[in-house]
Amino acid sequence: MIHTDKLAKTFTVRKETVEAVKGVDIDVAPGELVAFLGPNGAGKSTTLRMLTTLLTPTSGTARVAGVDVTADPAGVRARIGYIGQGNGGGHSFRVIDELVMQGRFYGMNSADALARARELLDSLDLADLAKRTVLKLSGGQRRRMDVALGLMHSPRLLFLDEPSTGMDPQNRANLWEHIMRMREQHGTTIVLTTHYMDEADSMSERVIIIDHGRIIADDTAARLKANLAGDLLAVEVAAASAPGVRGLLGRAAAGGEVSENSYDGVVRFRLRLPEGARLAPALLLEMHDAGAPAQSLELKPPTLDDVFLELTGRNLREGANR
Ligand SMILES: Nc1ncnc2c1ncn2[C@@H]1O[C@H](COP(=O)(O)OP(=O)(O)OP(=O)(O)O)[C@@H](O)[C@H]1O
Repeated sequence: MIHTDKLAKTFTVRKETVEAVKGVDIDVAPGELVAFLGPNGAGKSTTLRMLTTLLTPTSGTARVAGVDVTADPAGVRARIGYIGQGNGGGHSFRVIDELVMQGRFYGMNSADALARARELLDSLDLADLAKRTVLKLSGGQRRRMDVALGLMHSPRLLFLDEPSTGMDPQNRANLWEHIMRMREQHGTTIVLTTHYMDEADSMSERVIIIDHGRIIADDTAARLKANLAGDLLAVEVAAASAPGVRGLLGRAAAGGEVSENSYDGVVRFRLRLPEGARLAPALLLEMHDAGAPAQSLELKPPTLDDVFLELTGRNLREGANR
């Protein structure tokens, strides 16, 4: 559905060159749900804007829905849906009219456009608001209407640029429920950008992590976490037992760092334990046998933020690039 070869975009702003996207190779198969994850300024939107023909690549190639973005941008646009960031002000049109206009813009006749608009309003829980003017919608409702607009011409491929930025958690969950339902009903391929790691983690089948204009990881969230981070283990022992477990924990960390701090006669060790849930019981037993029983244990599965930290040395939330 998408194939890019060394796709790159360079901006020149007042004689200064910004290499926003530095030659990315992306493949997305039909029906996939892929998230581009990265900190602010990583190049996610620029990549998406090239794929949706809003920006011309500086170099490299991209085929989207079987069409080359440079050779036939109109052909690409006819085949995709695009929901950009934010919403460009309100409109005084009614919701239903806005949708029908969008359908007409894509060459549908009025009857088909109206039928499609009604269908989408139903499945996006907006039917009651069909006659309300767009200006009067809440932020969450407006975002759902944006999704409906992007789906009017039944694209096989939908791009969403930060679909839930600025929404409260309830509205985000609600929007996602609708997007997932759309996907189930229509088999739409979805590519989105987000800087919410939990969103990339829980919603996408595949996560492409972008940093400084490059792809630094591309896999399922589960595999990225399993391969790179390991579970975070915190284990406490009595201070007197600490010397007896240092070596043991060092071996368990398999070369990773073991940090420790002490308080009130207790030493708290922290380490990354690959396959923590599976290995922690044996580790506890070993500690016990070594005469240094654990007083408490905490095991946290890794997040995509841990993956990003491990890959870049920076935190995803604090890791803005520029
Ligand atoms: N039109 C432009 N002119 C000049 N520089 C630009 C332009 N658009 C983007 N950039 C720069 O390119 C880099 C990548 O920006 P981009 O918007 O793609 O990042 P992003 O990962 O989508 O970030 P965010 O999460 O904040 O949207 C940034 O340094 C940005 O300032």
